Amino acid sequence: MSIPILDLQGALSRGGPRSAEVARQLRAAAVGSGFFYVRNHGVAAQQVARQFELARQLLEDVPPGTRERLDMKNSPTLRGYERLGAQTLDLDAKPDLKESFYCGMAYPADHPYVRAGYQTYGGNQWPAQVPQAPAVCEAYIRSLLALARRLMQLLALSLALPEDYFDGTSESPMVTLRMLRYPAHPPDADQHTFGAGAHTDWGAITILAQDSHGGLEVCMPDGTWADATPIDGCFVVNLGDMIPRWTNGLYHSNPHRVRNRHSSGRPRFSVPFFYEPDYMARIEAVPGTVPAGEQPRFTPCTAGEHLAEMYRRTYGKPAEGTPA
Ligand SMILES: O=C(O)CCC(=O)C(=O)O
Ligand SMILES: [Fe+2]
Repeated sequence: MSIPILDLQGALSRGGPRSAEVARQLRAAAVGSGFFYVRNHGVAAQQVARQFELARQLLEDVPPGTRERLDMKNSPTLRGYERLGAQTLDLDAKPDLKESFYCGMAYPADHPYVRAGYQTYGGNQWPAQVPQAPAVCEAYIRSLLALARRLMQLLALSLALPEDYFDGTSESPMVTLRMLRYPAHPPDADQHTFGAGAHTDWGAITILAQDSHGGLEVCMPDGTWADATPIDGCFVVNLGDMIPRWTNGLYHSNPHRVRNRHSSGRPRFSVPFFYEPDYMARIEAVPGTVPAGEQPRFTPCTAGEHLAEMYRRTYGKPAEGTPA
């Protein structure tokens, strides 16, 4: 059992000649582990390399004291620096051996969702030492958002829905870009120690760029853990928990975890891009996914409600502006 590679050549634009074929491959991956690689995804290698260089600057060159002043805990949108051990993704394991820098789309202050104080809508925190950071991240987010929206169209096709079925849920999306640094895994680590403990992602689609060291492990449908080995020029894509909600459990958001064990003592960097739909998008079983005579498996909710609940579980922090 392995993680399939989807070649997006000819399927990147609406109505592209290979769209139906890729949608079939996407469906096979989605009913399996919910993980697949994409190649020929339209994002330039140079742009990905620039993002890794920025991750290194933010997490290695910026002095620790400056990083700590930008702690995400001080940000109403939970953006900024996350120190080593701040998150425990698997509550049965030890705190994660990773540090990261979070940012998101910079919506203008007069955007109705910013004014309402909805979770994730608002500004970023940046260190003055890296003046190019906002523009580099903004450009990367723009490229990855286009890819995520296209993947949502292919996902719609894979469910025998019109290609534009989900387009209306993406007007003001919740987008989080995370730059991660994992120190080398301690040689004497016990089985409760991880760079990132086993977890599922919360949103709709995660598009991950990883460096060449490897270390990401995916829980396959038979319960075994498979290495998501880095493949040059490919992103790893995985479905988050909103997709099972949208498909009545037909498509899967499988657990994954990270251990930086193969880097000869060097840190591992990765850059996941989390795409979530509009805060007000309704997440409920799409047509054709609830068998006749059965009730939907999940209670319908908005994307904002779903995400706020997930933040609360991992950081214990009530989400700002979340409707009660
Ligand atoms: O670093 C990785 O390869 C995966 C990170 C991840 O799973 C996450 O941030 O949700
Ligand atoms: Fe993840």
